[in-house]
Amino acid sequence: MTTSAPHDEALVVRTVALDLPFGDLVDLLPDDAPVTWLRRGEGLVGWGVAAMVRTSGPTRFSDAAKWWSETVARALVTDEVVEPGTGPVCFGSFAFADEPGDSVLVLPRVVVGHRGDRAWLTTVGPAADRLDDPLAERPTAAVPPGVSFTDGALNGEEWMSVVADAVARIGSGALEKVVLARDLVATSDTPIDVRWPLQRLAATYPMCWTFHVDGMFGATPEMLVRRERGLVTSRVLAGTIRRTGDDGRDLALAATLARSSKDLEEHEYAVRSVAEALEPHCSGMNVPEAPFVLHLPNVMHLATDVAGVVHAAEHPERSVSSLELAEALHPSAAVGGTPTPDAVALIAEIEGMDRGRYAGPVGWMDASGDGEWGIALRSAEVEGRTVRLFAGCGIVADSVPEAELAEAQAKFVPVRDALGPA
Ligand SMILES: C=C(O[C@@H]1C=C(C(=O)O)C=C[C@H]1O)C(=O)O
Repeated sequence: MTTSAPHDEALVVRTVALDLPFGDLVDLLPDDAPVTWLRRGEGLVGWGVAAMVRTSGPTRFSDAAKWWSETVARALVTDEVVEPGTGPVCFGSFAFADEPGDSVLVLPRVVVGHRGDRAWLTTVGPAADRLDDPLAERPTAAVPPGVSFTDGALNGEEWMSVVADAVARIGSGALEKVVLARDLVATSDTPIDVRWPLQRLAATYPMCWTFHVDGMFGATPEMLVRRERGLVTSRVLAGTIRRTGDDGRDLALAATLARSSKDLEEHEYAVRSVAEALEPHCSGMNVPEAPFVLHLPNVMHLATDVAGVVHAAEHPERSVSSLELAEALHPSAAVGGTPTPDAVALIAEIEGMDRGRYAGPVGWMDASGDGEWGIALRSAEVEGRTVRLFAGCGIVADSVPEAELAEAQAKFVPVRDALGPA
C-alpha cells in the first residue's frame, strides 16, 4: 500500500452551495488529474490530488477502506449542503483480480457536484490556500490526432478459440458460465487528453455512468452497487444483442432477447450472484422476477434492478459502506461467471491477458459510506499516447464463438468512437 499526503496533517474540507444552472460538469475539468462520475448531466467531477492510496492483492478493498476511514478522521469538515456526495469524497478504481493489478483511491482537491436542484463545490486543503475559480471557462480538450487500432493480447481468431475452449469446458460440466474478455490497443500521435473521450462519452451515452479515475475511463451501463442513506440498489446486466440502427428491427430484436433462453440463463446467474451477495447485509430485498430490456446506442441488454435496505446499525458510520458492499459483490457473474471461484480461475488460465482495472468496481464514496460503484465496462486505460480498450462476453453452454466476437466488437464501440472526431 502506498500513500501520498502526510498522515498527521489535518485536512480542511469545505462544501458550499452553488447556484444553478451552470454549464456541463464535464466542461469544468482542468487537465490536472481529473475524475468524473456523470450520468444524465448530473454527478460529480473533481481534480487535483489532496491525498491518495494505491493498494493491491486480496486486501485491496479493505486496505483502501481503512485508509479512507483514517483520512476522514483527520478531516475538519464544514458542509453547508449535506447530501450524499458532499463533504470529503473519494474516487476509486479497483483491479478485477487479486493478482496482478493495482487499485487506487483518490481524494481530489476540488469536487463539483450536481444532483436534482442542488449543486455544490467542495475544496480540500489548507484554509489559507487560494484556488483558481473552479467554475472558470477552461480551454477545451483536443481530439487525439492519428489514432490507429491494433489487436491486444489475442487477435480475433485466437480469442474465438479460447471461447470454444470455454464452451467445451462448460459442456463437460466444469462450470456453468464464464465471462471472457479481449483488448484492443489504440495509439495516437500525441499524448491523449482524457477529457476528450470523457466529453464524447457523456454526450453519447447519457444513460450510462461516465467515469474516470487515474487513467481508467469509460461509460458503464452497469451499477454494481449504490448506497444512499440505507437504501441499496444494483443494476445487473447480462444477455446482449447488437443494435442494427433500424428502430423497427431493433424492437423485434429486443423482444427476441427477452425470450432467448441462452440470454435469460446467463442473466439469471448474474442476478442470483448479486442477490446472494447482498442478502447478508440487507433486511428487505426486492428482486424482480423478470428482466427488462435496456436500450443503449450500440447494444441492448437484459437488465434487472435489485433493491434492498441495509441492516440499521446503532451508529450509522458502522453500517456496511458502499465500498464494503462493492467488495462483497465483486466479481458478480456478469463479469466473472458461475460458480465464481471456478470462473475466476478459468479466466486467469485461458483469457491470455491482464484485465487490470477492467471489470473491477469504479466509483465514489463519501465520509458516511454512501456512494456509487459501477463495473468498469465499456472502458479503457489511457497512458500517454496509448489507450487499451476492453470488452467481454458471458459464455454459456450454447455460446457461438463468432457471435461472441461480434458482441465484443460492439462493446468496443463507445470508447473507440469517443477517441475519434466529434
Ligand atoms: C463483460 C462486459 O459486459 C457484461 C456482459 C454482458 C453479456 O455477456 O451479455 C452484458 C453486460 C455486462 O454485464 C463488457 O462490456 O465487457
